Amino acid sequence: MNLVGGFQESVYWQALEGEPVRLPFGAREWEETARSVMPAEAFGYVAGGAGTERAVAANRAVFAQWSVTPRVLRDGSASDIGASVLGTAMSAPVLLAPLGVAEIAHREGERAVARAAADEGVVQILSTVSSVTLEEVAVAAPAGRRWFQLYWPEHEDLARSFVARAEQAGYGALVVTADTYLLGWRPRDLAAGYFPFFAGKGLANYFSDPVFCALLGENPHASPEALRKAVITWGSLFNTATFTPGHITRLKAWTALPVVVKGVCDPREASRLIDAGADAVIVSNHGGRQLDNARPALDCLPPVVRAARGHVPVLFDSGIRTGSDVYTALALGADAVLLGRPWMYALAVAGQSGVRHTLRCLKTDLTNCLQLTGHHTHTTLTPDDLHRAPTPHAPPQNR
Ligand SMILES: Cc1cc2nc3c(=O)[nH]c(=O)nc-3n(C[C@H](O)[C@H](O)[C@H](O)COP(=O)(O)O)c2cc1C
Ligand SMILES: O=C(O)C(=O)c1ccccc1
Repeated sequence: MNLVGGFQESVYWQALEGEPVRLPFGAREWEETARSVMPAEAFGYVAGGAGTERAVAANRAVFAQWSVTPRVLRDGSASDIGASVLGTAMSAPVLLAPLGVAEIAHREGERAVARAAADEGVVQILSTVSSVTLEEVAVAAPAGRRWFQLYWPEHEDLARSFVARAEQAGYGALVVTADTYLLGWRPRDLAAGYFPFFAGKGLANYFSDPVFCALLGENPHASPEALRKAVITWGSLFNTATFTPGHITRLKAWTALPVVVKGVCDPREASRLIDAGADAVIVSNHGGRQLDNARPALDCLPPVVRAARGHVPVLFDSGIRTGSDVYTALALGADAVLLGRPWMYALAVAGQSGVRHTLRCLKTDLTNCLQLTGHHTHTTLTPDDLHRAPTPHAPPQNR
């Protein structure tokens, strides 16, 4: 076995050849660099969370409660972290989480993310509130694989239009985000008076939609007053007031795509959604952005995995920063994880190449964690690979 291989090796050789990689290698450094290049209010929007931001911190701190035993006996097999979820092949059990309004980080927005994801064989989950239309994203990286995240509008024809457009543009699954039916109390954004959607950002999928435009009666870009009206209309129908397992049954009747529900933390709700036809659930507390003092998402994972009883895949996000975080979530029963804020920071700092670099780092880090604990693939991980420390080892850290 090579001491170092592939991407990791190339980093050292490039430095020796006088062309060192001048990008961060850890999540904390990315975050600090992003803070220095982004407008303060935009950085605050990405980094911030609900209320005291205890849930944001707790999502990270909980990972430090788990540890692994190094192992040394080995048979020299190569490692393989390739995965397939709901019929979508991916180079690693890692997807890019839907984060809206990427133009606040980079001019190219979700297009740059799409190209980086395609380069790395990683699935991009595109937000409903993307800065670039779902069709433009598909055109930007035709070979890429992507899923569409749906904020279910309080307007049936608009919901159906989004679903039809995503199908038409080749998206491979629908991810219904259930936890953002009202906006969390976010003191940073409130203090800055910052909500990019009111400025018309992140609304490309609405402003390009025939059903939405018919509701407006005038082009939202015609005048500042027209934009204001369009934004108010958007706010009034952004998300359905009721959400029941019946919604999932109905959505399944509209589409042949797999339906995933994102933002599930309660195992009983997971069971009901699965019984109604959900093809997968994503355990997530929205990165601590919705409910202050929310239970750390990782602690919600094992109960939801038990509720799913192996019938459907369980995915996880909220706090994933390193290969060992991915390892921990997979060992606790997740089939794959979503990378959230880190890709937005990488996009802000270095565009497409930043996102690609971040993905390469995460994949290599995960592979090394597996190898150093005697695994050649993530599929053999179980809770027995982990130990829970009686008290947290360390204060919350990003790496
Ligand atoms: C700036 C930002 C925008 C987000 N926008 C969306 C969105 O449009 N749709 C969605 O389902 N989740 C959205 N999320 C939540 C993420 O998909 C994910 O659940 C969260 O970022 C995970 O936490 P982490 O970033 O701390 O790992 C957003 C998160 C952030 C930070
Ligand atoms: O900021 C968010 O976390 C988010 O998902 C969102 C999306 C649309 C409107 C408001 C918040």
